[in-house]
Amino acid sequence: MPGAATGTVVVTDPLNFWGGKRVKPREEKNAEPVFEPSTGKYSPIKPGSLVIQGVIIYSRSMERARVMLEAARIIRERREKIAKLEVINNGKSITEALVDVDIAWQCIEYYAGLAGTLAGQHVQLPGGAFAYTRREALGVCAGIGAWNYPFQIAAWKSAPALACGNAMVFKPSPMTPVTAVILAEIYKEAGVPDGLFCVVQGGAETGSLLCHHPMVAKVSFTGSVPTGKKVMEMSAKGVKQVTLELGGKSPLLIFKDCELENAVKGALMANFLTQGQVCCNGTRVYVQREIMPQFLEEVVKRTKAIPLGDPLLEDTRMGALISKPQLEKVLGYVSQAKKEGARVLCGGEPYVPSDPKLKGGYFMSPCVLDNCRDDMTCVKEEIFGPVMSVLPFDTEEEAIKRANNTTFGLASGVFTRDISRAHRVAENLEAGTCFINNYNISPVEVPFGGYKNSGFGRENGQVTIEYYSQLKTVVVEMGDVESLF
Ligand SMILES: NC(=O)C1=CN([C@@H]2O[C@H](COP(=O)(O)OP(=O)(O)OC[C@H]3O[C@@H](n4cnc5c(N)ncnc54)[C@H](O)[C@@H]3O)[C@@H](O)[C@H]2O)C=CC1
Ligand SMILES: C[N+](C)(C)CCCC(=O)O
Repeated sequence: MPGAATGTVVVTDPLNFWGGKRVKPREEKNAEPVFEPSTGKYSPIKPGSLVIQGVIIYSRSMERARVMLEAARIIRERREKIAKLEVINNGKSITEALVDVDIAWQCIEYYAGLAGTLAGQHVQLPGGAFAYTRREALGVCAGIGAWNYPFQIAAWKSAPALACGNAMVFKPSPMTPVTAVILAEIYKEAGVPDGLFCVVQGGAETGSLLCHHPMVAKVSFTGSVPTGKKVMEMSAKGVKQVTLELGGKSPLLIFKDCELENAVKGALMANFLTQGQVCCNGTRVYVQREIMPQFLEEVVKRTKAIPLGDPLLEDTRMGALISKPQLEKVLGYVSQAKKEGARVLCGGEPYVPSDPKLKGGYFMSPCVLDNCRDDMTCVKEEIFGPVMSVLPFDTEEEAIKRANNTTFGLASGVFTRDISRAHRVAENLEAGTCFINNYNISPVEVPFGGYKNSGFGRENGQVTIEYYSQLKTVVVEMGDVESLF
């Protein structure tokens, strides 16, 4: 589906997916407008009410693997169509949306591969007795998603959930309700039994119903820290397992011995994907003082050259922010930074594309801030927009200390040619991921998740199986019972 944003996409099919088909909400209340970020046009979406009627455990692991592989194949086949819908609903560039869709099918393919490997352990005990463990499903898992990676988040949560034999009820963000339902349709088409993957639309009220529902065994959440805390609190009432993928203010350390061009490219990758609305972004860029002038010159040159505009055009690299309030919030951070003494080297302003269709869109020019200090608001808080703060440092020890001086701990990065330094820095940074000489790549084979207030539990990688299953220990006696009574 080539072509430019039209602002005329109307969603007519119901967006809840229940029992194997799209269904209208049982109660039509609290309809919320959904805006197309690049044009500012909107259409109303109606959330649904929620009833979880039964648990289906999909017990045959090889069958699970087969249908998941088929789902991955269908996604691959329809990647352009899914990516286009994602762009219209989210505002990110088509180039990025295609990568997101590819990561989604890779994730489903990866967990399809793991489904057949789930196994317990056999343990010999004295006297011929033995025990074994069984890896069992949890039951119904709830997934609550954010708006920055709508399709990918639905895949990151549903793939390990289904691979382990669980059912999942997924609630996308009310701002991006469209593509999770496409995933549900694809799972059905691939052979996933009805009711195993459901989508329910809604906001905080629906999310809170899921966290409180007695039949929900686990909640996996992606979003902001304050909402994550609420999710944990609500889930605690039912002693539900929780995975929290929360915000960040990740540090990127650039040493004078780095390959400068790669470091600059890395800094852009760390800050400007999805218009800067990425939880693991490396928004505190610490640059060793000796190379600061060259770094700034190059980073500003490349930032100014980012093609900004219609997200559906192939050459565009940055689209629109998710909403008007988000745009205003981010611009507010830039003016606050100026008040606190930062210098705007480029961008940080609303941007109006020349195409008249896009004049109501939520665009801003990507921003580089210099003269930053660790105590500034722009350096301490998650901005969730295209704003990079650059800070000078002198020594490795100092940089690590300042990098760790945050309540967040999602990701981090280091650019250096000194391999000992690279691994030393990776060891000392308090974050769930450390990228060495790159940033924001997401191979599905490796775990992703936070330290400190950025959350706990992991997505992707083998370890995530542990977060979507439970172990049963079976102890077998071969002799007589030696009773103490
Ligand atoms: N770090 C990250 O990955 C993300 C960070 N954010 C940050 O959070 C700010 C607010 O964005 P929101 O979309 O409102 O994030 P949010 O964290 O409030 O929403 C995330 C998800 O949680 C749901 N939700 C909201 N309140 C809930 C509740 N009480 N119980 C259960 N579920 C609930 C939402 O409907 C959505 O599906 C953004 O401006 C951004 O700074 C937003 C999205 C992702
Ligand atoms: C894909 N990646 C690594 C750029 C971001 C994924 C995490 C998120 O949901 O923000």
